[in-house]
Amino acid sequence: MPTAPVPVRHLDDASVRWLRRSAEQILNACGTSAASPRLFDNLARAAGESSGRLRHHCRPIDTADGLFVLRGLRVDADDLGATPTGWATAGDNGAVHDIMLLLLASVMGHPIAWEGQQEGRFVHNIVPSPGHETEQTGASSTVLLSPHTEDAFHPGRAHLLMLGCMRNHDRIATTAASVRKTHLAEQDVQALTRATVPILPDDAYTQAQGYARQPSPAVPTLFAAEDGLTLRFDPAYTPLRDADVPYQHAYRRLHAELARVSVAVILEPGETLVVDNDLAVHGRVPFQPRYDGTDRWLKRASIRVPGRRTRPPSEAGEHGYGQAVLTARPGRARTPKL
Ligand SMILES: O=C(O)CCC(=O)C(=O)O
Ligand SMILES: [Fe+2]
Repeated sequence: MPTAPVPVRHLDDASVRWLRRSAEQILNACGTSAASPRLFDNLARAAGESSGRLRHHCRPIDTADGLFVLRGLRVDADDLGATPTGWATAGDNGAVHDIMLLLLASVMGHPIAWEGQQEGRFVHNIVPSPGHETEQTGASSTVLLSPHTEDAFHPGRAHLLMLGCMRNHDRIATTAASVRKTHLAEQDVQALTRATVPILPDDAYTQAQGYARQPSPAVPTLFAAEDGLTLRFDPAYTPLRDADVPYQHAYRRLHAELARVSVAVILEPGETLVVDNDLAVHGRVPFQPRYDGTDRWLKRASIRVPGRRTRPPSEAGEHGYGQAVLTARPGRARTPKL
C-alpha cells in the first residue's frame, strides 16, 4: 500500500500554546476529562474564543482525500505515563490530551459519545488489549482491521473522526481510502445506492448486538450527495450473502477499488488524523502488541457537524439498535435529533 502524501495542516505556535493553556485550565476546573455539563460549558466557551488562525486549521476537509493530518501538538512521553492495556484502566491518563482533542473537536462541530461504549466517555483510548487481538475493534492488534465507516450501523454516527497519536514506536499505520478517489462503473453506483442489506452493530457494542425488537433496516452503501458520492461501508458487519448477486458483485468491486486507492498514515506522537466519515473508510495494519506499557496509543474523538447533507434523509427513521448518542452541547448531554 502506498504511503502517498496526505494533506497536512501545521498548527502555528500561538494555536498550540492556546490549546495547551486552555486544556490545562479546563482540566483544573473540571478535574477529569470524563463527560460532565461543566466540561461541555467550558469547552464551548473556549472554542467560541478560539482565534481565526485555529478556526482556519479546523476548516472542513477540502480535498478528495477525505482526510488531513493536523501537526504541531507535543506529547511528553514521561508526563503521559505507560500505555494502558485497555480502555477500562486508562481513566484520566493523558487527560490534557483528551481535552485538547475535544477543543479541536468543538471548533469543528459537536463532540459525541455513546452511552454503550467506553462508559460514555467523549474521548476513547485505542490501545491493544489482551484477549481482543483478533477482533474487528480498536482493541485488536494481530489482524488487519478492515476498512470501515466508524459506527456504520448507526444513523447518529460521526461526520468526522479524530485519531490523536500519543505513542507509536513501531510506526503502525492507520489506513484510509476515499470513495472520491475510486473509479466505479455507473451501474455499480446505481446498485450500491439501493438499500439492500443492513449493517449490524460491531463488537464494541455488545448490548446493541442483542437488540432484536425491530428488524435490522437495509441501508444503501453509497449516496449521491450534492457535492459527490458518500459511503457507509463496514464489510465485517454486513451480511452480504443476503444481497442479490449484482449487488454482491458491485460491493466487491467497491471493496477492491477502496483497497486500490488506500493510503497508509503512520501517525507520530502529537499528530492528529482527521477523517471525513462520509467520504473515507479507515482501518489499521496488523501488528504485534508489546503489552509492556510502550504500546501504540491513540485517542479518538467523534464529531457531528450540524447542517451537513451527506446522508440519505431515510436514515432519520432508523432505530440505531437502541444505542443512544450523547452530544456535547453546552449544558446538556442528550440524544440528538437526526
Ligand atoms: O488504530 C487505528 O489506527 C484505527 C482504529 C480504528 O478503527 C478506530 O479507532 O476507529
Ligand atoms: Fe474505526
